[in-house]
Amino acid sequence: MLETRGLGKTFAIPGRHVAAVSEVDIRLEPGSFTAIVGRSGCGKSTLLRLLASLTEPSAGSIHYAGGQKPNIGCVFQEPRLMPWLTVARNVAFGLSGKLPKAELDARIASALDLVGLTAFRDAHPDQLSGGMASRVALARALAMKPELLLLDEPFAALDAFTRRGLQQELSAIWHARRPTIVFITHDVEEAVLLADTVLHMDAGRIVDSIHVPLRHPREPTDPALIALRRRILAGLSQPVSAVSPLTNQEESIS
Ligand SMILES: Nc1ncnc2c1ncn2[C@@H]1O[C@H](COP(=O)(O)OP(=O)(O)OP(=O)(O)O)[C@@H](O)[C@H]1O
Repeated sequence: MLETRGLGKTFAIPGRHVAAVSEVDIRLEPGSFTAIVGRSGCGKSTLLRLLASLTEPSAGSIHYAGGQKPNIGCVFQEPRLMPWLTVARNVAFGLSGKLPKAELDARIASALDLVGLTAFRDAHPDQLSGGMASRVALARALAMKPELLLLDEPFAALDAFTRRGLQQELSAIWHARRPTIVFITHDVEEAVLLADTVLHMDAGRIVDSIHVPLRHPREPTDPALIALRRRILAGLSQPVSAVSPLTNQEESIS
């Protein structure tokens, strides 16, 4: 699906440069599910924004299979819905005017069906729970028919019960449509429940890649999953560099 070579992003802030992402070489196979975990500020969101072409790299490049950029759908931590639009029109946002009406209506219906919100197509965002709003954001991304689905902590603000339901839905959608998924999370359990590869990021770099050889559907209580989660957590708590991640990323401008 895509490969990054020496990908980097540096921000200039008064007095110094911050290397948010450095020398990232990753390869995403078509239909793969990759989670990215790492401490706050290690560069996860910046890497996702680079993959989404929402920001320009300062170094390196992204290469797409066949030389063509895939359709990309993004979901962020906050649903970012338009309060004045209905659920259906929020899902259509970004596609209106680009597709014939019949095709657009079919995309909306299919995306709402996938996230179980068909009955709420005419509701407004203020009539939805937090979990339902997150589902609408997911449906909006799915309506793009994304070949690459990028999710930045999409369930972080939800209670554990709602979160588990959405994890199961995302997993079902992945099995049904097989988009290539990159999923950022702070939650290692969530990473091993969903992904087939977990990338550990530290100080802007990918420092480990862990394969998750467990069959789906996965259960949080599976001893093999718990053991893998422990192993990843142990790796996360070990200092990868002698200095703190943020200090490591800051370079004085001379
Ligand atoms: N627009 C920006 N301007 C300047 N610095 C930035 C900008 N965006 C990110 N950074 C810096 O880049 C580094 C990585 O930030 P990023 O948001 O990618 O981390 P993160 O791992 O996603 O963090 P979190 O888990 O807390 O969301 C941080 O030091 C941050 O302050």
